[in-house]
Amino acid sequence: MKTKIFIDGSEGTTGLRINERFMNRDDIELITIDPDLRKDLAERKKKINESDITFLCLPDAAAREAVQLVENDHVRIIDSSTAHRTESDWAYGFPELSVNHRNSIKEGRFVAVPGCHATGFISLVYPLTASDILPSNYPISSFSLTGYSGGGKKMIGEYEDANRHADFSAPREYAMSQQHKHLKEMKWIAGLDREPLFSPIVADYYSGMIVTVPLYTHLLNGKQTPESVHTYLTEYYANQSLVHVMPFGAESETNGFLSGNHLTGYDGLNIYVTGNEDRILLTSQFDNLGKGASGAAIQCLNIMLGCEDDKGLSV
Ligand SMILES: NC(=O)C1=CN([C@@H]2O[C@H](COP(=O)(O)OP(=O)(O)OC[C@H]3O[C@@H](n4cnc5c(N)ncnc54)[C@H](OP(=O)(O)O)[C@@H]3O)[C@@H](O)[C@H]2O)C=CC1
Ligand SMILES: CC(=O)N[C@@H](CCC(=O)OP(=O)(O)O)C(=O)O
Repeated sequence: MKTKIFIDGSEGTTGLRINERFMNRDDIELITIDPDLRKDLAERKKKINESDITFLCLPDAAAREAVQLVENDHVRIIDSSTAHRTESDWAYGFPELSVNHRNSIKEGRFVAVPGCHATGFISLVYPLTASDILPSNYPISSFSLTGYSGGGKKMIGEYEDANRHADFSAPREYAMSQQHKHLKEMKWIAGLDREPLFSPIVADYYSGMIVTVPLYTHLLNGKQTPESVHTYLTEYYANQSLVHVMPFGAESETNGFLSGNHLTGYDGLNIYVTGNEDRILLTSQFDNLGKGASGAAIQCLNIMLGCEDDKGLSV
């Protein structure tokens, strides 16, 4: 029997990409909504309750509202918004972090998809705090470079406006007040004592991102080098189809440059470990619309349905 899927917010950036990823699947029956009624509360309620699984690809407030519309006990929710990521009765949709994360997605009724910057940060930090290589009180910082589709339809419109301001042609730093919406999940999921100093930068390309966490080796537990951390992360993520630790020194293949758009269109995430005996840089490279949003949402669906993680995904 096919799984009935409804995408609430199917006309948005994340919703459209989830739709695309279902094109060649015969185990899914998509429930559609009349475009004129896609914001009509009664119609959305009807569609959500007809579904086995509903994806929420909505702004936070609309995602919270949608959860209140669920009446049938069999309906399961995968929410791509920030609304429920740090709620204890929601599974955090990052299965590679631990067996517990994977099981809570598999059995979960309510699953929150990680934020894009948070995905990059947590992929690097969680394994290190889990093993105590990184003390929970480390004064951690991170910077992140993202394509403009991370800002959804509104930001895409601003970047693609023929009359845009010249500022849009250069990378732009933002969230400098240290109140970015992903800070809470970064701290909570990664098991840190405090929120990171976080500096995101949005640039003039459609999608893809790199998130970097710099570390001083003398503040880590044990004698750590880029090689030892690389070996540890490689073993941590061994056999994962969507998270890959790149061979040590792999950045030399692109002359020491890592490009923000390298994994555009893909749903996997690559990790690089670089640096020297004093300072290590951990970098994750992925697509904000892939492992950073729709790819991760579909991976969660696959796990909930008992399929391979990467079914229908581009890796
Ligand atoms: N883009 C990205 O890289 C990522 C996005 N996310 C999160 O995913 C969610 C969706 O983001 P994204 O796809 O980028 O956003 P978009 O702005 O591209 O799309 C949101 C969609 O929701 C629709 N919508 C708004 N309010 C309602 C409502 N009350 N009822 C039904 N539909 C509504 C919008 O309608 P309309 O078309 O009329 O505007 C739009 O089609 C957000 O919470 C976002 O933060 C998560 C990770 C990454
Ligand atoms: C370029 C840009 O603006 N990006 C967004 C992140 C997109 C995202 O991941 O949003 P969710 O929290 O809903 O998952 C931002 O930094 O706020």
